[in-house]
Amino acid sequence: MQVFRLKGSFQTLDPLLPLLFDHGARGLEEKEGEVWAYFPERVDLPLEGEWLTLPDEDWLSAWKRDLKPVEAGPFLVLAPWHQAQEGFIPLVIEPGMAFGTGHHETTRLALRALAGRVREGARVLDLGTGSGILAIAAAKLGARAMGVDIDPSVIPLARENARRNGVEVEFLEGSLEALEGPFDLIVANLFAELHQALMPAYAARLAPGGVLLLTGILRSKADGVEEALRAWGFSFQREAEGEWVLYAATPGV
Ligand SMILES: C[S@@+](CC[C@H](N)C(=O)[O-])C[C@H]1O[C@@H](n2cnc3c(N)ncnc32)[C@H](O)[C@@H]1O
Repeated sequence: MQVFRLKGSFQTLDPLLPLLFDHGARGLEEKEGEVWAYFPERVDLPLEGEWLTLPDEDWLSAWKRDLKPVEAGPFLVLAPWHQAQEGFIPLVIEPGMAFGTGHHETTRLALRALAGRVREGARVLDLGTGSGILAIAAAKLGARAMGVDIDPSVIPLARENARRNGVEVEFLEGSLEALEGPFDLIVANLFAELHQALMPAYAARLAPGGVLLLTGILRSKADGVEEALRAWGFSFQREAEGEWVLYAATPGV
């Protein structure tokens, strides 16, 4: 098995990840400051990184063995081969295919923020759904959930994850501008500059008294997001884990 190592994280390398799959990557893994892309053989890649050869037989079993369930509020994120645990709401997500396995701070921040804010029957939009994890979590809390992603390759993966979890979620390719709303809750794990640009579209698609959960925001970029939230008349609370921030905002001061 060949591994292509890139400096960065799923978040910082997000726009490049589809390119790795286009060149034949079979799976991705985030390590300390690096992303490892697994390939059956070396290929020419138009990216900065280095190749590593792993012994063939057990990289997959070692990876599976080392991958632990992840706790986030009332949820436990499990790979399909993990056992559910009493006292948690299970979220079964196939790891390594799309962003959203619970191993990133921003996904955990968003899962914790959803708990207690999703009302039965609420209309919830997960913008930038990736694996579908946040929309699936909202559906498990009783919402009518929709997941949207600009990357068409994640939509079948998200649908398969919803099926695994026994919930109905509508997954669509696209972005916020194409949607009408109103939504009782919008959760978006994207990045600071995009949240700033989308702020008018968020405000226009949120139902009165609705909730906006924004993450994917580095602490160093938080000021710009706060400024945009204030400019659009939101009041907000901030949660943080490590270098990452989430805003829970509601319209009106
Ligand atoms: C950081 S991942 C979040 C995945 C998952 N929601 C989670 O919280 O773990 C961001 C996702 O947003 C998608 N994305 C990026 N820009 C977008 C946009 N303008 N509209 C919709 N989706 C977008 C990417 O394709 C990617 O799947």
